[in-house]
Amino acid sequence: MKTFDDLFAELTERAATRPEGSGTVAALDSGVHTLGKKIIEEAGEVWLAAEHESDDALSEEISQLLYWLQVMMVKRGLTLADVYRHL
Ligand SMILES: N=c1c2ncn([C@@H]3O[C@H](COP(=O)(O)OP(=O)(O)OP(=O)(O)O)[C@@H](O)[C@H]3O)c2ncn1[C@@H]1O[C@H](COP(=O)(O)O)[C@@H](O)[C@H]1O
Repeated sequence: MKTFDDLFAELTERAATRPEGSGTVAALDSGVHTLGKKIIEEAGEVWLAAEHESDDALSEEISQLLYWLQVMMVKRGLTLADVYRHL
């Protein structure tokens, strides 16, 4: 099973190697403003799923929110340590 740290390493590698067809590369190229809007959208989907959907559907929405937060971290050049030190 992939962990939060595993995904972050994968996205960091995508940003460095920019493989053809990577959605992450396209997302990074879309810019901070677009990424911010995507995070708001995904957060809203988490809220709605928590109110109205199954545990599995909620889990999927949360995973997508975590993905988009990580894309924003990579875009801004943050490391996991930058975030973890605030936990
Ligand atoms: N975990 C994810 C992940 N979670 C969410 N997403 C993206 O976020 C979107 C969220 O889906 P929604 O249903 O909310 O949105 P949608 O309407 O289908 O899509 P949009 O039209 O809004 O783009 C998905 O369509 C994906 O584009 C992800 N994209 C990639 N990953 C993982 O990231 C890694 C790198 O992926 P690539 O860069 O594509 O190789 C791989 O391990 C992937 O599994």
